[in-house]
Amino acid sequence: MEVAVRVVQAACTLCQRVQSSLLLPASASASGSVHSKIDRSPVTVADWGVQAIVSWLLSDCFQDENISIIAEEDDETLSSSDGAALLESVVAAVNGCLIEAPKYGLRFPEKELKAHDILQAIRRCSSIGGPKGRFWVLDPVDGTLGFVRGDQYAVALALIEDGEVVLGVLGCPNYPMKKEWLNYHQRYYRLMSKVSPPTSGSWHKGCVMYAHRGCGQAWMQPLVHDFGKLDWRNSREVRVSTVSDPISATFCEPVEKANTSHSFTAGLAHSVGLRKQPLRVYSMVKYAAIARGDVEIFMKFARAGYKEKIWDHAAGVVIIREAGGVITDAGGRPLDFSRGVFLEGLDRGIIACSGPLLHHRIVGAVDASWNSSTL
Ligand SMILES: Nc1ncnc2c1ncn2[C@@H]1O[C@H](COP(=O)(O)OS(=O)(=O)O)[C@@H](OP(=O)(O)O)[C@H]1O
Ligand SMILES: [Mg+2]
Ligand SMILES: [Mg+2]
Ligand SMILES: [Mg+2]
Repeated sequence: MEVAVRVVQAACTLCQRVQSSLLLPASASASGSVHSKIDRSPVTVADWGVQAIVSWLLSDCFQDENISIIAEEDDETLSSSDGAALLESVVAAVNGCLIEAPKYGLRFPEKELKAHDILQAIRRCSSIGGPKGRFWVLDPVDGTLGFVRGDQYAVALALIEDGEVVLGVLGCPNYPMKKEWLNYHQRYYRLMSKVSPPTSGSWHKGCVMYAHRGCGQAWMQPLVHDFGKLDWRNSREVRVSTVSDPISATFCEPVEKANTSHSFTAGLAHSVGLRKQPLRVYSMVKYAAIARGDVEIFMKFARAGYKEKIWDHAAGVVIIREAGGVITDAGGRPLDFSRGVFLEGLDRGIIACSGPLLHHRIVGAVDASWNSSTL
């Protein structure tokens, strides 16, 4: 757990730097560019950079070159003949970040990593998962769309043992320690206003949340800022909301209507008596928001045929559970992390709630309205 938190803290620094360079007007540098994958989803230097840095640091910390990791990205584009400039940007981003490893309590490499070390670290994340053994699961940048838009995203690292998620760490660089500062952040980034931060230090911007299965506790610490150092005394416990009346509850969901049915969730919300506007947030920050008690419900109903991947959920699931929440598929069954890269057998959608009462109502409402929906 300790290693995973340190590694995610370091990876978040890399993301913050790449995101700043992306947001510079007319950024022409390769590190500030957005690329498109075969499924037309975006990928950036940060996605590859984080995958390389996490893979390198984990094998360094555990002195194991064959450590098992499943992660989202591959090295195909970077290894291709026209990927050289991009690869150079990834190498620079990773080395620029590894130099600061000691401030997270980690060791930096004896020599700067070369292109070939980076490719190897990315390629190493090709475990296939399954029901037995131990493997790490990484989404280097979850919510890449939010990331390139200067909005919310998460670095998500989990450990799976015999098909169960045993630990999860969620780095949320733009999710402030206090909910009230969220508006401030969005104003600051969306409008690039020149107002100064609400407080000094790192507490106004970014946090890392983490939990270990069976502890019944989940934790949050501020992101280590430019001149800071990781200090465990800054960690504090988080807990789900105590609200169980739908009238006072808020639900959150994906931003993109391609990723969920907003009309179906609006119908569900109406039928269970939710009155508040949904909070639409990119990435697993939605899971962080439930665990921390900022919202009470998360719902996602992807289009038929879309198979959810384990790295989009593993870290968030264990954090929500240990913080006191309930998360299942729409049939009320736990998500199954034991069947490879995909959450095979997922029934219709995902429902996470701060407690069993709300969860029971939403699951019931899905059953009542499913057949008349167009999903
Ligand atoms: N078609 C479709 N349907 C459902 N889900 C999809 C789909 N395509 C992609 N994805 C995955 O969604 C991840 C982002 O999910 P979110 O729930 O955070 O959505 S959103 O960004 O707020 O719209 C996103 O994760 P990242 O690729 O890490 O950003 C994808 O893995
Ligand atoms: Mg993702
Ligand atoms: Mg991703
Ligand atoms: Mg992606």
